Amino acid sequence: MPGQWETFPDFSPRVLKRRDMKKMLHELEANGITQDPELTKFRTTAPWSRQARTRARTSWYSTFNRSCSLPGPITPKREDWKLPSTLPRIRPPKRVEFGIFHSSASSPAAEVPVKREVASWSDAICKPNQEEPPDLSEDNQTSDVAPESTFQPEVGEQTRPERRAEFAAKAHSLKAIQRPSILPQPTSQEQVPPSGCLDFGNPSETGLARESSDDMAAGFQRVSGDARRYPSSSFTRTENRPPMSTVLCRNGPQCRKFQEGTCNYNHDFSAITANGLNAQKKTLNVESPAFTPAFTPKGGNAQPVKMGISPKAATAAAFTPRGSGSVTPARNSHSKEPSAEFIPQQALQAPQQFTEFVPGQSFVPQEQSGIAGLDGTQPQLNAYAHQTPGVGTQQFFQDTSSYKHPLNYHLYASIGPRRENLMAYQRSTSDLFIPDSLREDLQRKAEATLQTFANSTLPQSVEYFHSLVALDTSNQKGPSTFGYPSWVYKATSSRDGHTYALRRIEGFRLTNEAAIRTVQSWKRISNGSLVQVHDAFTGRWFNDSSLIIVTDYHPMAQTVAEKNFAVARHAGANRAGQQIVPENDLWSYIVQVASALKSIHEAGLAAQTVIPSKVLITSKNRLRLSGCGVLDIVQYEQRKPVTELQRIDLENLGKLILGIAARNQTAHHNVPKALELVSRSYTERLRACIAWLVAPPPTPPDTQQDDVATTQISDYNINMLLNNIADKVIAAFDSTLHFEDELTSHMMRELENGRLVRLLTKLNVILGRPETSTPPTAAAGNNQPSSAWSETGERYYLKLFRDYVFHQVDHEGRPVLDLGHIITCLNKLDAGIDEKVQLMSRDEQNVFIVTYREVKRGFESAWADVSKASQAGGRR
Ligand SMILES: Nc1ncnc2c1ncn2[C@@H]1O[C@H](COP(=O)(O)OP(=O)(O)OP(=O)(O)O)[C@@H](O)[C@H]1O
Repeated sequence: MPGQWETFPDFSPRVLKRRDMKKMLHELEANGITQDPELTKFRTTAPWSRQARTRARTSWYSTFNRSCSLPGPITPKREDWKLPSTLPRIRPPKRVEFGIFHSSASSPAAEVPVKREVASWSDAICKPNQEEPPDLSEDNQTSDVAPESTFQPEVGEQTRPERRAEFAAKAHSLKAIQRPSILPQPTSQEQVPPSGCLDFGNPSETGLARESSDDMAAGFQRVSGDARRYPSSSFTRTENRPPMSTVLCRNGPQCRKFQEGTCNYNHDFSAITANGLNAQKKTLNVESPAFTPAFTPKGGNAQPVKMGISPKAATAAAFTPRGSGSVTPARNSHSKEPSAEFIPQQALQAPQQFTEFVPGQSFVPQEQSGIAGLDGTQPQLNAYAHQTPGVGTQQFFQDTSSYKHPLNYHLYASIGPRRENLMAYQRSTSDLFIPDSLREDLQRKAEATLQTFANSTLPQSVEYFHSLVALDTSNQKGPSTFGYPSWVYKATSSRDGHTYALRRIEGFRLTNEAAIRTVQSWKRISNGSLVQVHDAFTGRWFNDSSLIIVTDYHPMAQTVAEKNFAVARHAGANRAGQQIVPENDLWSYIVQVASALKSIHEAGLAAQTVIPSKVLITSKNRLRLSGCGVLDIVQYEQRKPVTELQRIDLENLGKLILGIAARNQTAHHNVPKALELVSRSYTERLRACIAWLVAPPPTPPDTQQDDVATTQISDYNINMLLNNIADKVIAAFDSTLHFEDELTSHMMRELENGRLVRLLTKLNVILGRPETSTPPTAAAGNNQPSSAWSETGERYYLKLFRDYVFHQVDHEGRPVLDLGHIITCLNKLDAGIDEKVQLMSRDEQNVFIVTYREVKRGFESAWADVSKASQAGGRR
């Protein structure tokens, strides 16, 4: 008797916990076994992620409970020791026994705690002093029990202790079958644990890794890395596999090993059809070399020593070919694992497949062609696009056959900013759409953009513009800002169809070609607070010599003069009827104009038009500088130094704000008085800022310049202004962000309107439609609804669904007009969810309980009939 195995009483898998393992390790160390590298690795590494451990435990426990009829469920605990994740769900659990091996040698040092695996997928058995426990050795030679794959316990047949005993007995026998048939026997060169040390058989740390790497080098027939995903019984199937040279390499054309000349798999990808369909991609290829060892064999003579399944590898992510751009084929759609990012382009789903929505799960198709996308040539469908290329018969409906729109979530999700919570009765229909004010504003702008006058006396076309509409409110113009009468027209470009604003400088004669070329610098400036300049040319379309500057058109724009000083202008009285502009708005004006000036000044130009009649207000508190570049052309010969013009820009900004704050366009004529007025209504900060702007340091003649004057002059620039009002700039930026959020939120409300319109159209096409399969005859009556819609027809419930959505009545029979109900129902129908809905006939005699999914299916089949009939009509 070479030795004796004494099992620790309570080390069943149920109580196999981390602390027990620690206890074991402690005892090992107490026996002086501390230097073993495998043991150290075992102790220090965590081969699985926590998530993988949890998953393995959950799966394992459920199997164990089922198989062994344990009283009550076992809840996996956090501190539970890692259990093999590779256990098949339908197989009995493996048992790992811990005990003490009493060696035949009389030395007490030979009595060491060890692990013994029973019915194990690993051959890793303690080998104290290179000896096997006697029971296994005996089995190894004598047993002829059926292979492990046939070992399937009948669930619930026996009680737990009986089952355990049976497992243990069969497992002992199994050991004998597995080891000699699969595992290469250790050779003399084999790296075996040093004498007296223990091998706990962590396959990832011991056998498999070495075995895999060695196999790859030697072309040895082996169990590939993927085999770790399967029970050990899969090992016995190796002989049934096709030769490696016929198996398409999963690494694809970019296979690194193929490039190195070490990959034995087939790399002839030309066999793959154009659409990527290939029989081999349908199922997970067990034989594929998804596993790459973490280290290379140390020596050429290294031999595989152990066979096992790496827990690390078992939980490894599925293979994704590099550079292919294809996503990992989805596992079970019901798994709750957090997924990779959402990739809308990949959101293909098989027709008629509705999967449960799992938050956080990506909309990855159930079956994807893993190989088709290898070369990146397969066109990817955008599931969110309204039009699917090649759907000839469904001009305005989404294609229902090629893919499903991933609607398994609630649309119209509110993404804020939110209004304060309102009760249902406080809400109105308009809450479901963008605010009326915004809608009306946009509609007015659209209307203004498209407006034309039939009997216009304006030229039919100006260069490449047509449909001119005058924007000036007065037809009396004298020489003003530009020294010439100027007019503004809206016009449509025949080049791109967009609408532009043309500023005409009447009677201007171009004497120097260089003057008009200055517009090129303006074309390059792009700033949100500037009316973009596009072009400039001269011509005689208006029967005079005119300069035309082409700029962006901003419908419904008003100048600051029109908005803030209009009453004073018309009434001829200062400040009459003017409202105080809030200080925040004034700071916002300063920041916006300063932003435009910064871009202009940095481009080495000067605006020269920071005056009330050239500052446009294009929407609420949104300012833009217009008229820029005109003076650069018109006054090209008499232009001043640009630094001086830039200083004037700043001064003009001060005058503009002073005028608005003091509600008087000419307030700058008496600055002290105007500032005093300002200080009454606004903060000292604003007053000081305006005062700084309207009082530029004087520029003394060159000969008299001293250091102080030079510093003062250099400090009076746009950067200094922006530095001093940095906090206001931030505030303006923040309010812009809020505004953007609000607009996005409004946009969300309108997002799916198009989809609902299509759905409604579809319903109306289908519901109550006369028979489509047979051509109408006079005898049959052309417009009789098909019998399918009658009370006994198979589509009757669809009609009732229409009633449920649109014809709701209250208990007194009054119509219920609940738009929220309608939209919710339509969305659920579109998504085809499993929620049940009770449909009642109008006479209240019949009740149907159907799911939205069934209703959707019914509608789709009805639509398919109509669609088919329309195609047949087209062919006739
Ligand atoms: N780019 C533009 N987009 C839309 N409307 C504009 C644009 N530029 C000017 N306008 C509008 O054209 C009208 C005339 O503009 P203009 O600059 O000629 O003002 P004005 O008060 O007539 O000045 P001036 O007395 O110097 O000619 C204004 O109502 C203005 O709102």
